Amino acid sequence: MDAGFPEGLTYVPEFLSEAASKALADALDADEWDQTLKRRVQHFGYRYDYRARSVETDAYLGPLPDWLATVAQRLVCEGHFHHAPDQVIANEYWPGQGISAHVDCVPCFGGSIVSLSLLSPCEMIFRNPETGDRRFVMLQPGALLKMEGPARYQWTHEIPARLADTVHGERRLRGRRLSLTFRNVTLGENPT
Ligand SMILES: O=C(O)CCC(=O)C(=O)O
Ligand SMILES: [Fe+2]
Repeated sequence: MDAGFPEGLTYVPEFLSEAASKALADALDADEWDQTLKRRVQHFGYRYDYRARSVETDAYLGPLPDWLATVAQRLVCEGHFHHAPDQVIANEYWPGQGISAHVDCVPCFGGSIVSLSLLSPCEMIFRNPETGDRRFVMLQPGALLKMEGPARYQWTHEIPARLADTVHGERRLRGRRLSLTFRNVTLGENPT
């Protein structure tokens, strides 16, 4: 793992080919986006309640569609999860949109969280609230980011709401980015 990443953070560039990324983006765009948040989202498997910060048993939406179940299975085969993830949130970020600093709901989800990036790069910032440390990770299209251990439980993560990111002193305008975040709903147990 790259030195300088928070402990428990894994970054796998080019986890998805361009063709696979495009197929996933097309599948998402063929579905209906939920417009109730600042950024558009889609929930699969279980609905996550942002206000209550919980997943209720009656939030079950049904099994993941085949095109996500295939990815979920691959994540198990490649050792990122012990049990196939059963919940996926798709997020859409237009330039200027982000997600504020948070730790993914601890009682709702297991210890491994995987985010796949599609279409356009952006920077994610990790902060350790105890030490004040910050770490910057450029999320490239097709990349996999796994958070577990301290990266999942101790560090917060966020995407600054910006029009551009500065990479090695160079300003890069953002484009539309989609992400797919895979999790296991725990509902009392603790699978990863
Ligand atoms: O867009 C991403 O890669 C991360 C999204 C995220 O942090 C979340 O849905 O909790
Ligand atoms: Fe998150």
